[in-house]
Amino acid sequence: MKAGLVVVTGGGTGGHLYPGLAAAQALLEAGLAVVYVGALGGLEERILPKSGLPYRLIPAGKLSREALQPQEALKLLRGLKAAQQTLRELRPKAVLSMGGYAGFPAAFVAALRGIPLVVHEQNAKLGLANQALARLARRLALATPLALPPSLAAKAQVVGYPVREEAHSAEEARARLGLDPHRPTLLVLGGSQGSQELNRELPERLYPLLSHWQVLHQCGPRWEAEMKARERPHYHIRGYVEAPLAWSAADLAITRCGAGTLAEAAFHQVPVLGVPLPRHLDGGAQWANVGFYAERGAARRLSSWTEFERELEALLEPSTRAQIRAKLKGLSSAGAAQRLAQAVLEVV
Ligand SMILES: CC(=O)N[C@H]1[C@@H](OP(=O)(O)OP(=O)(O)OC[C@H]2O[C@@H](n3ccc(=O)[nH]c3=O)[C@H](O)[C@@H]2O)O[C@H](CO)[C@@H](O)[C@@H]1O
Repeated sequence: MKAGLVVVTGGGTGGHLYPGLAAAQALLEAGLAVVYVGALGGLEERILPKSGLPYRLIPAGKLSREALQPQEALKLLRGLKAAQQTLRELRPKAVLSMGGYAGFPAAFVAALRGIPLVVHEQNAKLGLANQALARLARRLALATPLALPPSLAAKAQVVGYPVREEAHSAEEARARLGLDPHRPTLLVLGGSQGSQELNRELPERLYPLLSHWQVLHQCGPRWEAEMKARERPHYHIRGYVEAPLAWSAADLAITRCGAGTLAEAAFHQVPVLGVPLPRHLDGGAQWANVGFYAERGAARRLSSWTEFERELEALLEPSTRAQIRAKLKGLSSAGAAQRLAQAVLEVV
């Protein structure tokens, strides 16, 4: 007999979905039953059917700092209605929201119905949905320490970012990815959707490295066909990669600065040159994320492409990478999923 049912919600992009799946797994291991509630049209639509977890997909509107678009507002209303039906039917003991627009409807309805709500914030800055939900939540679980007003600080706890804790030897990972098992490997990771900026800037800048290195460049599924034309011997383009394999294969990475990407770099101890999204695009979350690591000597942040060659040269130096790896070791959030599951158990 299971100790009770917990709804885990959140998704839209990988940065919210994958830590949600890791948390769901830890809750199952702690003896709870889990149903995952994701958004129609989010990455979860593709990933949840393969996860083995019971799940529901409901509409979810994208929240915005500016005026809410009419079609998003409509989706938000439909999502709240669907969340109400789902929670009435499932009667969970608690709801764990991993944030993002996809998690908002079920989390908000849970709070209204008096179902204990735990909210996890992945970024080094409280997101828009979580700013509203944190006030209603019993617990606020954080990936990194945040400066918070006293009312929120009282229920906050740093648990870390639940990464997929799966590592392989570099040779095995490279072979499974179709790479040369023995070449040093530079990973380019654009995040869930790929990064147009990294796609535009990097191949030509990195070709000169190919005499010794190989590059695995994840460009985003939407750009795969056009980016394939820029492949060269030892420059491999992929729309989407198996992240645990890609990180295991890598000696160095150039990435967007989603919370998930940087937490994975810390887990796998891969030095990163971070190229954050411009501040206005995600409210500055990516600047804050890479700032957390860069201030501790555990990553480098690129502020302008004019600095790229100098930054890359520094990171190609094995001694620089060794220093960064030593700092990353202390920042790995291994065990975060279990700590988050424990926080949920405490409110059940
Ligand atoms: C545009 C935007 O709003 N981005 C946000 C989004 O980023 P986004 O979801 O893109 O980025 P993250 O780095 O947090 O997570 C991406 C996840 O998808 C995985 N992955 C990605 C590509 C791939 O080919 N294979 C793969 O498995 C990564 O390994 C990682 O686990 O959520 C993050 C976490 O809240 C935020 O920090 C970002 O600011």
